[in-house]
Formats: sequence, C-alpha cells, structure tokens
Amino acid sequence: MSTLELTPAAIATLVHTFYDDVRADPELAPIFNNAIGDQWEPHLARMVEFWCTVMLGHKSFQGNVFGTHMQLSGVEPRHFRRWLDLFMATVQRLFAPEVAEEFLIVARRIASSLQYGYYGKVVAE
Ligand code: HEM
Repeated sequence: MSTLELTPAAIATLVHTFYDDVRADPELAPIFNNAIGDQWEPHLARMVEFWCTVMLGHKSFQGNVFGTHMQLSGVEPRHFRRWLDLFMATVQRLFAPEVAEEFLIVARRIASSLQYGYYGKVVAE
C-alpha cells in the first residue's frame, strides 16, 4: 500500500483508524467509553485538531492535555503499552517511516509525561 502525504485529510484518516482500533480493544475501550460516552464525534474532531496543531502548525487545538488525563480513573501501565502499540502500528501502516517517527516522538513524549503524572515514573515507552 502506498503511504499518505502529511495533510489534514491524512491526519483525519489516522485519527479515525486509530480510535476505531481503540474502541475495538477490550482493554482500552472501557476507559474511553466511560469518559467520552456518546461524544465520540467531538472527541475525534478535537484529536484531528490536536495532531494538525502538532504536525502541521495549525494552532487550532487548545487544551489541557495533562489535566484532562489526570482526571481519568483506572488508567494502568498496561493501557499505555496497548495505546502505544496500537498507535505505532497505525502510523507505520499509513505513513512513510520518517513521518511515522515524527508522530511517535510526540506520542511517546506525552505518554511519558502522563505516566510521570500517574505513577511517578515511565513504565511503557
Ligand atoms: C493509556 C493511554 C491513554 C488513555 C487511556 C487516554 C485516554 C483519553 C481520554 C479518555 C480522553 C478524553 C477525555 C475527555 O474528553 O474527558 C483523552 C483525550 C486526549 N488524549 Fe489521551 N489517552 C491516553 C494517551 C494519550 C497520549 C499518549 C496522547 C498523546 C498524543 C493523548 C492525547 C490526548 C489528547 C490531545 C486529548 C484531548 C484533550 C482535550 O480534549 O483537551 N492521549 N485521552
């Protein structure tokens, strides 16, 4: 399969593909569904804005990513392993290796900061 150019449309494809996988995952789905309920469309739209801001400099996303996550309950180390594995598989499937790596650098950095917040150390990279 050919890889996608880094455009807003490709980021929308990434976000929708990744969260389809999250929602089909028995470990991750309950945490997301508890927090998001029937508000998946706004969540996906925010995640597209987030990645367009990070990867394309769009500045459309404003949020408190750390604070939002610290309010979630029941997030365990195994959830980070699963989140990162799924995200890596999705970006590597859709994008060229150097673009996939850019996504992964951001995801791992935020994942590490969230793990410091929850556990005081990094348990999954
Ligand atoms: C175990 C791993 C993770 C879990 C279970 C998780 C779960 C969630 C949930 C449930 C929300 C929605 C919160 C709400 O609207 O009330 C959310 C929002 C978000 N997550 Fe995560 N997340 C994880 C890791 C990450 C990572 C590694 C990133 C880095 C890219 C990330 C980026 C975001 C962003 C940008 C938002 C939107 C925040 C906002 O709306 O202001 N998450 N996450």
